[in-house]
Amino acid sequence: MSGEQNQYDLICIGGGSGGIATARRAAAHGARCAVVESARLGGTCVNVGCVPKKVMWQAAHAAEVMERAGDYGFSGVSPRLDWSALVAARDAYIERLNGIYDRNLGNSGVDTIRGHARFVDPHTVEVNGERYRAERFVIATGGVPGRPGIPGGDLGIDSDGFFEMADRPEKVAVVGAGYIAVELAGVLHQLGSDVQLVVRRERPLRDFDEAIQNAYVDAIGQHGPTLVNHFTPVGLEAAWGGYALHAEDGRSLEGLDQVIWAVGRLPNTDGLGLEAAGVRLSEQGTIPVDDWQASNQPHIFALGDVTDNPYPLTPVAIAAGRRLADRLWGGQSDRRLEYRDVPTVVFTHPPIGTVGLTEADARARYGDAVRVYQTGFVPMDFALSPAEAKQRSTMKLVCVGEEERVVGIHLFGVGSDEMLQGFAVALRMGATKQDLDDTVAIHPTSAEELVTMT
Ligand SMILES: Cc1cc2nc3c(=O)[nH]c(=O)nc-3n(C[C@H](O)[C@H](O)[C@H](O)COP(=O)(O)OP(=O)(O)OC[C@H]3O[C@@H](n4cnc5c(N)ncnc54)[C@H](O)[C@@H]3O)c2cc1C
Repeated sequence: MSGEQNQYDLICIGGGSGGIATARRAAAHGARCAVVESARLGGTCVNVGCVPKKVMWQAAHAAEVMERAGDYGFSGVSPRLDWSALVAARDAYIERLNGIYDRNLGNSGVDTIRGHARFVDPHTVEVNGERYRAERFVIATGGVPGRPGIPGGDLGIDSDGFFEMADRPEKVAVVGAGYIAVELAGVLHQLGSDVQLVVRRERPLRDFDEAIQNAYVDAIGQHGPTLVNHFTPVGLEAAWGGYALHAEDGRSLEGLDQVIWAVGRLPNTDGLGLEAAGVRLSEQGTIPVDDWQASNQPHIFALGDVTDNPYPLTPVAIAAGRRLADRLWGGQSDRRLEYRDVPTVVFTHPPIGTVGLTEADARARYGDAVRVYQTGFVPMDFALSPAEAKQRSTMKLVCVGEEERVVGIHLFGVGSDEMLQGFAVALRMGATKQDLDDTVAIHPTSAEELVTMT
């Protein structure tokens, strides 16, 4: 039976990045809200995504910096990684975050309902046999890792499994060409594993600007992990001495301790009862939404990774949710997220930062009106390193029109991760190349290259 207390203005299904942000903002505007979560609060980002990944990247980065200590005159720096200590500290940190998310929801006056939500009609969900009604719903159920449907596919693990690994694999194949694949491959390589990054085509990161693809491929060519390209997996088997991954063309990678699939993510709508709610799905299984995050049912909204959002990233889910709440309960009738010029970082070694159009996209849109500036250099981090250890940075500006408005910024190199945010503000505000040139440089940094390019 559902009583008064089970009646809400808004129920968010999914207590991850998007659901929590939406509910808390709506509650701040006075709405009576609940979040339903079937697993751990914080969703993918906090539990099996951005946060544990960044912790692992920090560990890998620390290893990288210690490698260079000798260049600065230090001796006796020969660290040994205690993988289980790292994993235990990381997991304890995440547990603390789970608690903080729980308290924040409570402090915001949002009810947390634990369990799997399933629509029973367009205004009612059932969780653990109890029914809850709401005037509006937000579906923010995120995504799950996909796997290739090949014989033996289940013998490998996915990114969720990566965070459960009790030991560091000695020899590992990471299969995939997207940002998650290159990040996991980079972390394991830097922490001492023998890593093969397996891609079906020529190279990974094919959605990124060509300059970034080239810089990344050159960098791993020099420092690892090993790129195995034109390799289409057709089977994985457990053989004596480790797993063997077989390709369509007859090649095999053998003696692997682990195979990690990072071959894309699937929208998570399992058991959500969308038919009962009358919510339509796309052929890809995502929930199509309009510019205002509404599904085909005007009172049921969706956001984040479960939609066909071109930027499946935490801050995008959060921004969409907060704007939606501002519009529906905060009286800001035009407020919505525009899905463009979203800055993003790939935590490789060194990292990639990118915002706006690639050169190819800009040329397709603006033709000859595009002008490109590009530079390559060795950052001062490697000033004292021997030639073979030096890592190069690459930076590219894509500009358009007589006024040379900056429409794309693409970075590869130490510090790109922290450098990009401010430049993304400038790009969004319509900065021109002249604006960058007129900004006095900060010396000596890598960032100064962005305001001194000719
Ligand atoms: C390995 C990895 C690394 C990543 N790194 C980054 C990064 O560095 N930066 C970045 O911005 N993004 C990163 N992402 C992406 C980011 O995690 C997602 O874009 C973000 O979490 C999406 O938020 P969401 O609200 O759509 O869904 P989620 O955060 O996935 O939350 C969905 C929640 O819904 C719950 N749920 C699902 N179905 C139901 C149901 N029926 N009832 C109740 N609860 C349900 C799930 O348990 C989950 O907790 C990474 C992702 C991965 C996998």
